[in-house]
Amino acid sequence: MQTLAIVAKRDKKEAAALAARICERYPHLTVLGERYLSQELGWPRVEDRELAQRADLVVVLGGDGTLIYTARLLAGRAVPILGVNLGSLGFMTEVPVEELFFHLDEVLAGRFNVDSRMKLTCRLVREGRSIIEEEVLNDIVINKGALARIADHETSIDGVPITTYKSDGIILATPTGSTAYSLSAGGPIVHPSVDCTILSPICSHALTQRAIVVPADRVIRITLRRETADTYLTLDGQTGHGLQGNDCIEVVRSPNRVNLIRNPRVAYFTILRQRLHWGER
Ligand SMILES: NC(=O)c1ccc[n+]([C@@H]2O[C@H](COP(=O)([O-])OP(=O)(O)OC[C@H]3O[C@@H](n4cnc5c(N)ncnc54)[C@H](O)[C@@H]3O)[C@@H](O)[C@H]2O)c1
Ligand SMILES: Nc1ncnc2c1ncn2[C@@H]1O[C@H](COP(=O)(O)OP(=O)(O)OP(=O)(O)O)[C@@H](O)[C@H]1O
Repeated sequence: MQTLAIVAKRDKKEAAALAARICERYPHLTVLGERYLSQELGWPRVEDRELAQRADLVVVLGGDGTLIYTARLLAGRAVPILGVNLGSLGFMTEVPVEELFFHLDEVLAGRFNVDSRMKLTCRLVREGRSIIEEEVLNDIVINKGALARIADHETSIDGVPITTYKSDGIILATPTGSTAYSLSAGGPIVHPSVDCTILSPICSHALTQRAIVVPADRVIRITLRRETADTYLTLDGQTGHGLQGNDCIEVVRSPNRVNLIRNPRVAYFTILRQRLHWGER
């Protein structure tokens, strides 16, 4: 590995200080900082696209939001990502900050395994034209504003009508995102090695309309059937778009994946137990 890129949580001095220590410790490596970090440390400015093309390894110093931001920044490139937790929950940033150099030494020596996480591609189709196409690691959320009326979400899978959810919204989550918003909406926890899409209605008016789990290769389409002002599409909690009546949200598995470097000291279920406060053992 020649080129290491670092993405640090914005406005977190501790993250920038750690990035500077990483750079000092590995003088034989080319270290690139994401835009915010370059500004903070006075490093040469590197455009996102260049960083994504050149990086052999990315170290994320932050929380889940910073890791999601990094996955988007890398676009289609499956560069291994080492997530170091400087966030509040840090579900996906598995490495505790005090163990950073132990794990980084191991990774640079080639001793590591990755979890290959699936992503979803979301298209917003308006009047027959795809006007937005983005990939998500966590989830696609269709949601209404505080005063908007309950919305009708006409849903089909591979062209077969499923139902029209009368609800506050719908979440389409990856297995990675199953422990985020979808879990709060009553969705199942899905192990990240299972490729599937989880469809979780938010506060559905019909009690039998529960979350469903669909094979990842199916095409899910949700069409907003009632003229609804104040309805939004939010992708990974990072980007938002206003929706109109008859807009169609089309969701399918992305050909790209995200490679998260595993912390060999903790199993997935240990992280679940700790982060979700399920008790000691
Ligand atoms: N009511 C809710 O639970 C709710 C509401 C809005 C958004 N969200 C989630 O926030 C995500 C964006 O995260 P953020 O950190 O940028 O925003 P944020 O700072 O608003 O954090 C939301 C919380 O979700 C946690 N989180 C994020 N991804 C997770 C995952 N895969 N598994 C377990 N926990 C996870 C974060 O650590 C944080 O505690 C969205 O993708 C969405 O799933 C949750
Ligand atoms: N370098 C960055 N560039 C752009 N946005 C960033 C950057 N770092 C963090 N963010 C954004 O800042 C927000 C907060 O970061 P993050 O979620 O990592 O911290 P946290 O909320 O403390 O941690 P957690 O999500 O684990 O609770 C996220 O929405 C993330 O997208």
